[in-house]
Parts: sequence; C-alpha cells; structure tokens
Amino acid sequence: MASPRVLVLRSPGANCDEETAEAFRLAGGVAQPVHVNRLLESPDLLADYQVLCVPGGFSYGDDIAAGRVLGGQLRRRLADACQRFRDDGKLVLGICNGYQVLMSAGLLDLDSEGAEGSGERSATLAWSDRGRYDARWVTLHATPGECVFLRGIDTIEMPVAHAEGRFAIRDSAALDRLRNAGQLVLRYAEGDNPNGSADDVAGVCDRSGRVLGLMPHPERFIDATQHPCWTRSGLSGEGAGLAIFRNAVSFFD
Ligand SMILES: NC(=O)CC[C@H](N)C(=O)O
Repeated sequence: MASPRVLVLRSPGANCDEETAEAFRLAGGVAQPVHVNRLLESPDLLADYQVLCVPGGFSYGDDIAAGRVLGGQLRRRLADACQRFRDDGKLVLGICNGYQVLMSAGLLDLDSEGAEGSGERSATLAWSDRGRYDARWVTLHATPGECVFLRGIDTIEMPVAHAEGRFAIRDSAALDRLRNAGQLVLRYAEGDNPNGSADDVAGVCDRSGRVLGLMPHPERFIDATQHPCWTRSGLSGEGAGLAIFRNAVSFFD
C-alpha cells in the first residue's frame, strides 16, 4: 500500500504538532497537521487518512482539565467520524496532551464495568502527586500484546513533560480488568514513576490494540542526539522513539 496518510490534529495550544508530523514523515508516512476547526467544518475529511494523531501541548489552555475541551469536541461533535475511523481498522495515537484528549473523548475503552458507552470511565489522568509540571527522561517497559504501536519494544527511554499525567483508577477490580484485557501496555520502570501513576501505568491502549495513549513523548527521541547522555552512551543514528511511528506506518504495508 502507498504511504499511510497521517492527520496530526492541531488545536489552540497544541505545541508538538510539527515535531510529531516530522516523526511520522521520517517513519515513511505522509503527515499533515490539520486544525480541529477544519475537521469540525468537514468531519468527512478524516476518511482521507489512515492514522489520527493527537499531539502534545496545552489544547485550549488545559482549561477545566487537560484535554477536556478538545476531548469533548471529539466525543460530542466528531463522534460518528471517529467511530467510523476506528471501525475501518485505522490507527489512533495520543501523545501526552493527546492521551489526555483520547481519555476525555472515551476512545480508549476505559468505561466502567457494565457501563459501556455511558461515558462513565474507570480511569482518568489526574494531577501529579508532586503537584507540579515535571519534565525529565524516564525508562519504560512495554508489554505490547495486541498494541500495534509498541510491537517489538521491550524497554525504551523517552522524556515526559506534564502536570496532569497521573493514571488514576477507580479500584483494584477495574485495574485487574484492564490488565487482563491487555490494555496496560506501557509502564514506568520501578522507581522511575514521575507522577504517582497507579501500577506505574504510562500508556494504555484500547481493546483492539489500534488506539494508544501515552504520557511520554516518542517524537522527542527520533534522533540519538536528543538523548541527554548520547555522547557518554555512544548513541548515534535514530532515536528509539521512532520505532513507535515506524510501527504505525508499517501496519499498512
Ligand atoms: N507536554 C504536554 O503535552 C503537556 C501535557 C499537559 N498539558 C499537562 O501539563 O499535563
């Protein structure tokens, strides 16, 4: 198949759209930043793409809560287009603020037990238990299962940069349910949990494995020189984060 087309969703306050589009391009995709207002005018535009990516930043100024306003637009005004996109077997990626957006939009299959489709979620992304914005590199472990984006990845380093990224879950039964469904696909390494996330969860996928939300920023590690220890560690060439974009692109081979 020809290179997949990637819609990188812009919105007021998004600030990682160009870097994310560039990461998809380096991975072989045809990536275009598209403002959410264009999609609201013409929801059918989404059908022209194979990947929807919601990038990091501060959409709508993190007003109410991070990701809440843009997530509400996806849930209320673009629901049919998003549903068709998922039903067509396409891919959705949310990075940091994008993860917050996917969570708010209800695109990650995190509904409470017996409440499917009600919008009553068993999990959310809350303020860091440090009570502040933190930017640093972390080590992560992946258990990809069905998750397309994390195929072949075991341990990976990436930077995090957020305030509202603490994975909070209703209770241990809900956590077990997500774990058993194979949705808890990315975890902070022991002792490297930057925000107090339950069960060290750094990223979650939906039950199909084609929708992923993650707090760390893979687009900030597409070249070895972005790593803070690249000289001491002798790193060269591409950064490990590029694998996530390559996995998305090669899904359509
Ligand atoms: N880097 C980002 O995407 C920022 C995430 C979000 N606005 C927060 O601080 O929680």
